[in-house]
Amino acid sequence: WLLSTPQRAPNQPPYIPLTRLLWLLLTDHRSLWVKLGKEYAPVAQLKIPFFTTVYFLFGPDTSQFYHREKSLNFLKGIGRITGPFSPDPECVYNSTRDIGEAVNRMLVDPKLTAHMVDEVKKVETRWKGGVTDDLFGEIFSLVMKINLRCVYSIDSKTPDGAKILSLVPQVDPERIAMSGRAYYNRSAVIKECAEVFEELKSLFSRLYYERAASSTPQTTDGLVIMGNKFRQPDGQVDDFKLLHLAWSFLFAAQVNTFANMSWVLTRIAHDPVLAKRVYDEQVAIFSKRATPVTSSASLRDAIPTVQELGEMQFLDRVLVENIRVSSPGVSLRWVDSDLEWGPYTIPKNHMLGFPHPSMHWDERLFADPLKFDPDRVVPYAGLDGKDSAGAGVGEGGLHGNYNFAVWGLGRHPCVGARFAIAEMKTVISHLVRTYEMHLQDGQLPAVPFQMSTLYKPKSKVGVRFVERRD
Ligand code: HEM
Repeated sequence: WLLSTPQRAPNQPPYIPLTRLLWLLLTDHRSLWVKLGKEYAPVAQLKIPFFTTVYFLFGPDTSQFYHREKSLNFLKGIGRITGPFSPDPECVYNSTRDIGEAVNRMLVDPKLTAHMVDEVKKVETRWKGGVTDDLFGEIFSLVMKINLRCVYSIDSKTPDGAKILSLVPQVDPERIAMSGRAYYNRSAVIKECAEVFEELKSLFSRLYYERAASSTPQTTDGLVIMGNKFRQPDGQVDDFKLLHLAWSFLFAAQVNTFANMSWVLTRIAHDPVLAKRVYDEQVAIFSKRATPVTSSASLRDAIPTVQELGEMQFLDRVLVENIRVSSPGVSLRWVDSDLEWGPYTIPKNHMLGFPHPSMHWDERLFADPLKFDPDRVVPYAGLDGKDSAGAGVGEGGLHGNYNFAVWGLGRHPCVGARFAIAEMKTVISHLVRTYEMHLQDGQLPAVPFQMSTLYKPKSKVGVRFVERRD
């Protein structure tokens, strides 16, 4: 399996030699999944030494099956990678539905967008008339602050908020899984995580008890909503479960949102035509208000309503097209019982992966696939498996098009998509109405070699913010 193709039973899919994968990683990592898809679709297996065999299903032909199959276990798949570095290594508690419930409750809070804008304003005081030399770093901490404030009602400027902000990056599962230490010094990393989790656990529990007594059943305080789920008959909260849910939420809500928000701002700062289209849409939407908002000063101060966010349809297409181009993620699952796929049997207790680029960068669906084009039309494959003529990117419902998995599909779609869209639109809308943005070195940043679910630029991205004037 290292250098050549081993013998396999007729009902077993072909092997990808490990050397082939390594070669592509080193020489052409951006087209890795597209090339493997072309060579091995619909399914192939890869033996990863000291880990397990991973079966990869490639491209649009497998999307319906992969995303809807019951015996593909989402949590165990993710758990194999990040589990040891999570509060709950066995992943026995399925937090997904609870995250969805907590986060979608926030969307009805009429102050949600005002809180988000308030957090951006705190950050942008550092940019006025000036420059940030690390856009991605700034947006990482902005998204964390917004999520703490909007979901947990924790102000990052308080000592508790500051403590959480300093602890949480230390248990960022994506960063840990990408670091060499997680493999050659695993037990030390696990021990360090456990120490951080202890501190976080007592912090979250204390905050919960401080607030729970005076809260009402209608509360929109996410920490109280989460803690209330784990009240035991003696009135105590299971603080381990509260920690696991609070931690799962923070990372589910963080990694994709910050990276995509940063990439969209980078694109806007790079491309004046795109910037103008995004800005013109904002002007059109805000000038429809009963008291039209037209001057630069009033545009800067306007806080979008949730309805106005919904009207930002061009920005919507920009967001999803960016995810398609910039997120080379692989959806992971664990096989709970033997599976039949065409002539092949995939045995239980193995990992399955669906590399998104094998579909999102397939030239049959997306001409010139790495080109960022928010005006694209995508062939639409619905739940019935039938293709229709096509829909614009982002049209047809968040999780409706089986040729387009940017928000996940089928049994495990993204439960935070609406929240993420509200957050990205609110921040981008505010910044675009307030500033013209320019990339410091004028070039779209290069992306490094990496086996990550997200592309992060090779080096820091500097942006100049020039305040808009009438
Ligand atoms: C730009 C931002 C985001 C993107 C692109 C994104 C994308 C995705 C995708 C593609 C999946 C499916 C993964 C799979 O099939 O294996 C997913 C699942 C999930 N997302 Fe998101 N997500 C984003 C933001 C968020 C936010 C803000 C939250 C929480 C508030 C969240 C919570 C989740 C959860 C809990 C799941 C797992 C669903 C399950 O277990 O069935 N996501 N996301």
